Amino acid sequence: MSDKVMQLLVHSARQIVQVTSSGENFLTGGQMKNLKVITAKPDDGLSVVADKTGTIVAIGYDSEIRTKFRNTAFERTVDASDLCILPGFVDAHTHPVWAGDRVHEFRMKLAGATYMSIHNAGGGIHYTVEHTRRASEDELYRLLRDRLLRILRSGTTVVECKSGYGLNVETELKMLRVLERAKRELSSFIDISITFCGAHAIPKDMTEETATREVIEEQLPAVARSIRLGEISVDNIDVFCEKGVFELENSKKILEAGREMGFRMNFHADELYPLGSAEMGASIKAEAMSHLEQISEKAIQEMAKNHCVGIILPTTVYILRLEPPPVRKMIEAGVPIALGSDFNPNAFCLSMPMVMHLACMLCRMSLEEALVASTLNAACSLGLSSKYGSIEVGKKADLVLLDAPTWEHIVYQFGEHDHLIQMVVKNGFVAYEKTPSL
Ligand SMILES: N=CN[C@@H](CCC(=O)O)C(=O)O
Ligand SMILES: [Zn+2]
Repeated sequence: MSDKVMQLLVHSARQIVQVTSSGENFLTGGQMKNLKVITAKPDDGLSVVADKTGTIVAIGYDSEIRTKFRNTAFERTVDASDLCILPGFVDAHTHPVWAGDRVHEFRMKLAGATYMSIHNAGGGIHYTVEHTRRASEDELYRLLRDRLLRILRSGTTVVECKSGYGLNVETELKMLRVLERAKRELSSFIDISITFCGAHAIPKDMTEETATREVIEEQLPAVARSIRLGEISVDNIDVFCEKGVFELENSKKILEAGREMGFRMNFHADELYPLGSAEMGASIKAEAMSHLEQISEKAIQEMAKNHCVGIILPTTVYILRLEPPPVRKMIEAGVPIALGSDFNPNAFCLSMPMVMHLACMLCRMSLEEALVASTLNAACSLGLSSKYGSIEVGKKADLVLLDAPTWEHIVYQFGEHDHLIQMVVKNGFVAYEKTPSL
């Protein structure tokens, strides 16, 4: 007779990469190298137990767990012999709701066009806006669902998702409703942090001033109404703060209007031109900023002081052949660094293992730093690190089971995540299980 029922027992693993075991919400500087990893003994593997709410209640050697839970029944038992267990990855920056690909622009960039020359000629974000405005809500949902399930299969269990291909009330709300539907219908696969990014570009027929007014006076009130009606939920506000797009003063106004509605400020800063976006973001105590290729020394110090998370997007550095952001300097200064895939029609990458590899190669991050940035610190950028981002008692059981001798293989074997990832557990339930291949 068992006196208790638990949801999940995963046993016999080779390694458990906890990331941290002391409850920090984020790691900085030298702490990012001190990854907490438990390794099995020759005759004793490792286990994780989750209760019926999907919360981790025990982590340890199989022998200890067997004794402790001898009178407990498990709804699901997973034999993780020869596997390593990592926390589910957290992708801190994506644009996953859109119709129409931009493969033709990839060709143009290979021939020498720049991101901004395409954007200013009416392509780039504008091209995607045209297609997204025309797409039905169901079509956008179908596209999003497929992308999110592919994101899950590459090990991500929490993802930040932006609107921003509407640039008007109607289509921004359509995108937010599509995201809300995914948040509700796919919650047993992936958690979504929703970002309103109505200020992603200046619509073709507007000036920066009129576009700013439209975001503050029309889009944000419409978002507020829709939230009140229970149709959508929004966690973060974003602006593409860039020379020739929304510049400092208007970005600040939009971010502050979002803050008044209770959103976290999490925006695109200093990507292509050293505008001083990150200094501005630090001055208004933004929670997180992305890109930062052109960040100033002063902003690095200010971000470190505020514990503002710097979200690095190596796929964009790669695809646009940008000078990488000064990540080593930022880590040394104490900025909490996170990683995101930046999945969008310009940077078509859904996989955090690929992102970690690129972060190591292009931004000179270590393996440990890349993993911390893709788990705990990415969760922190979304205000979610008390629940996600590490394997600790009290956190949600979001786990990636890897068929590899050690965890580092998920970064080292570039593009092999489909082969390596055997299972993804979301909130204590098996959300993805690899089927045996030939
Ligand atoms: N830089 C602005 N936004 C996106 C790109 C969006 C797009 O090109 O569609 C980014 O983060 O890279
Ligand atoms: Zn982006």
